[in-house]
Amino acid sequence: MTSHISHLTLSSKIYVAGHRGMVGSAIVRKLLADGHTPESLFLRTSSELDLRDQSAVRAFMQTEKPDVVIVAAAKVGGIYANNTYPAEFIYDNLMIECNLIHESYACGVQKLLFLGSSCIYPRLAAQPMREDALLTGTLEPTNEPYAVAKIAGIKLCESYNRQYGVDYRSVMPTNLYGPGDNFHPENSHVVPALIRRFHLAKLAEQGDLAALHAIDQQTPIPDGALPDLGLERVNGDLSLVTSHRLPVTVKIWGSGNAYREFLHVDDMAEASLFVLNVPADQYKANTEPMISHINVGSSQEVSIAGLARLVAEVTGFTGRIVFDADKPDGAPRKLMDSSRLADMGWQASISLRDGLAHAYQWFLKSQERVRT
Ligand SMILES: NC(=O)C1=CN([C@@H]2O[C@H](COP(=O)(O)OP(=O)(O)OC[C@H]3O[C@@H](n4cnc5c(N)ncnc54)[C@H](OP(=O)(O)O)[C@@H]3O)[C@@H](O)[C@H]2O)C=CC1
Ligand SMILES: C[C@H]1O[C@H](OP(=O)(O)OP(=O)(O)OC[C@H]2O[C@@H](n3cnc4c(=O)[nH]c(N)nc43)[C@H](O)[C@@H]2O)[C@@H](O)[C@@H](O)C1=O
Repeated sequence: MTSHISHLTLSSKIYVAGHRGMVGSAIVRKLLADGHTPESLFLRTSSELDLRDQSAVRAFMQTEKPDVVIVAAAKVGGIYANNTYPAEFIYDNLMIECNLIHESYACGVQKLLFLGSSCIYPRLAAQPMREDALLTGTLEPTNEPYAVAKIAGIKLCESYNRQYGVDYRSVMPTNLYGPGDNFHPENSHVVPALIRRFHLAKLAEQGDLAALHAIDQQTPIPDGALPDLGLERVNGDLSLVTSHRLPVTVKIWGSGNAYREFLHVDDMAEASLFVLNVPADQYKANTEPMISHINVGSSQEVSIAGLARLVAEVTGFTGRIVFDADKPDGAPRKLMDSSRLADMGWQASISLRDGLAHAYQWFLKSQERVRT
């Protein structure tokens, strides 16, 4: 067994599962910035190590024997992806969590951090949602399978803590965004979806067909979105519809009246390492039996309509915004009560406006990387 450590040290061997994802890559950046060396970090892509494969995970863990495991690998997506691929969302996530948490215990890992999600709480939980709202009501149907898998992850941590005396903690992030996000037009979360959609609309306003073509080559613009942009596809190539009358329109899913709380991923990475480093007696204080999960939010809540106006400002889009009520809103509101974490001494520092501007700059740079 590895000796018990109460916090990360620069000699800790840390396995960050999901290091190429938005959160995992932010955690790696933060670890390196804090002085951890690349040699102390154990990283595998999903093609090198499929975390759904128990024997492969066992072999990896028994060989590398990390001191600390951070579970930032998961099947992740927005409301449409969750609703369309429920089997992958429950199966992949259950397998990844079971394999990583059990094999961590089996090879003597004492400290582990599991990333859950705010969707573990009931659809109509009292707002802001406290940690003890878990399992007090019915889940939001659009992401129930994913939420059930994430609840299982929390319960795995609690069970191994209770039976084997390990220190496995779970952080429940609110909706995240930032560098490394997934900008897919359908499968992404709302912030990256709107950044891409508003950027395309601005290019359409400017008639910048070359830039639109470059983005379309990378990830095709759905044909259904072309008329709002004043575009059409002729023999596979984009062209401007000359008879199209301005303004260009951006369509937002749902009523616009759902509320979400957003946190920049760099804040999330900082909070994750903070939670790992909180002394065990402080972490357990005031929770009997011990609640292993802790909320991580920004307390910056905005309606989806308000978010759309902010993204329009950040991207410089001046056209029309409309709402597609045929698309689901999902949970009406999901504001975290992050006071447990605040009492321990951490709070978010990146404002939504600054964070969105940063994410947009990252998106623009990632487009340049594709084009050059
Ligand atoms: N994004 C958000 O808004 C929120 C995210 N979270 C949670 O944060 C965590 C990280 O999310 P995020 O960074 O956004 O997700 P990403 O989709 O950006 O990254 C997920 C990572 O998981 C890895 N992965 C997926 N399946 C497997 C597999 N079968 N085997 C090995 N690796 C796998 C991928 O590896 P590879 O790149 O090598 O394929 C990828 O790097 C997740 O637990 C998520 O539930 C919680 C709340 C909100
Ligand atoms: C993090 C969290 O992410 C998912 O839940 P969600 O909070 O509903 O996340 P979302 O970002 O996809 O949507 C937020 C809101 O925004 C609206 N919306 C408008 N226009 C677009 C749009 O273009 N794309 C998306 N995705 N949403 C849009 C959308 O209708 C909804 O009202 C979970 O499935 C689960 O995975 C989870 O834990």
